Amino acid sequence: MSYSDYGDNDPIYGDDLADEDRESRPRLMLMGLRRSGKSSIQRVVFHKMSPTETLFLESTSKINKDNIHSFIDFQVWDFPGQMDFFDPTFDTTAIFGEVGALVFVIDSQDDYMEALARLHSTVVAAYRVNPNITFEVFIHKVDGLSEDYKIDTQRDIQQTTTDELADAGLENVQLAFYLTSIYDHSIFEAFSKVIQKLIPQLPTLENLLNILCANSGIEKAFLFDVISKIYIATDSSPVDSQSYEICSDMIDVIIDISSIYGRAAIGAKSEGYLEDQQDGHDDWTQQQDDYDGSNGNSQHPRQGTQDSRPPSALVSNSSRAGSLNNHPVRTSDNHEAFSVIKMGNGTVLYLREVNKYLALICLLRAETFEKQGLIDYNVHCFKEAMDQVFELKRAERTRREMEANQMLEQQQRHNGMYGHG
Ligand SMILES: Nc1nc2c(ncn2[C@@H]2O[C@H](COP(=O)(O)OP(=O)(O)OP(=O)(O)O)[C@@H](O)[C@H]2O)c(=O)[nH]1
Repeated sequence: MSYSDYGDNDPIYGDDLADEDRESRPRLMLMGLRRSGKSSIQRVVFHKMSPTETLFLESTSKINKDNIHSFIDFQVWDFPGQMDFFDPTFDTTAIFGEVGALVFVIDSQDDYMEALARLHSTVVAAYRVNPNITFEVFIHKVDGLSEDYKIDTQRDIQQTTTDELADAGLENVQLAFYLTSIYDHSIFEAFSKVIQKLIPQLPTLENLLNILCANSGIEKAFLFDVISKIYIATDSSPVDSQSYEICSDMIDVIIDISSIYGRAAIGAKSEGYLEDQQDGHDDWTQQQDDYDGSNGNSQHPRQGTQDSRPPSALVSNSSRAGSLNNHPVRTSDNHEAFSVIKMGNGTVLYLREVNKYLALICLLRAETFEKQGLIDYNVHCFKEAMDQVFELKRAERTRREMEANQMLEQQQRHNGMYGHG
């Protein structure tokens, strides 16, 4: 996944929208009151900013447009909190007309009554223009709340919002609610679910993952966007947060190992975690959490560096990594990422690169992994099927572009004839 610079210079409204922004790529909007955490979410998820660094973010004064280039290209628009939809210069048709998902962020640590009123007016305005928008409500900053209070807050927000929308005659509007925080995996998990709704090939991908799991004895499989750690699809067995977290942590382990052995070892040592890993800790996930910043103390050496190297570049180095606590990390002949981590509790984590952006990560029992040949073969078939899915998409796009060009040429010829007449 690579990211464009922010579109700070883009004009904000209506007819001035840049041509590029009018493209049919899905658009995802981040809205909410000031200081609710919109820019922090965008920076942490898509730019690898450390959560603690967001403390120094300045207030957004105009729409930030962020082009995300990945397995699907989409745009994230970060709105200033003070934006007023009732301002006559706010062109709701242009803004909401092409939106795929609207993410509304509510600061759960603050009094949220004003935020709920704003959510209501936003949904009403957006739904009127575009009934196909999916509304996603992030009940954010829940790291500061106790477990009980989290549940109560969610119930209260959900109830009030749906009641008010029903009173306004909009009982059919679909809203999804998520408890999120930038200090743990919850924001990545929530974003995964939001992005999945924008992927037209999702049912096909899920189906392929189901077939893979059923035929290989895999307990859970995730298809991850490696850089953002968003999972774009999983098989249809229920997702438990722990499985997601452990797979997401595996990406960090592999990238870190690659980084260490790709750089001078002295550099890695000075960051103090090469030695930790070699001490033979069994509970490696805990270590990952620690320097992932999940507990609020982000020490992750990669975070904040806006590291957007393609995963394939990382992985060819990992063959030099040898083993991590006797877990092999190796690459195949064609330099695709491949890693297996066996954990003390009899679970095996299996990672394989699918393409430039995506990696497949599976959780399975050690007994099942004895048939590794079968699993490798099935994963190979899965990758081929994936290629076909995305190849079809590419072919469709090329066909549409050709048709558009032909129409343009015809129109020009037509205009030319009138000109001569
Ligand atoms: N505790 C906690 N603080 C958060 C979280 N997310 C963001 N923050 C903090 O909230 C403050 C405001 O964040 P911003 O991202 O600037 O908020 P914004 O919604 O973009 O604000 P505007 O640009 O004014 O609209 C920052 O100090 C962040 O560090 C979170 O999950 N938990």
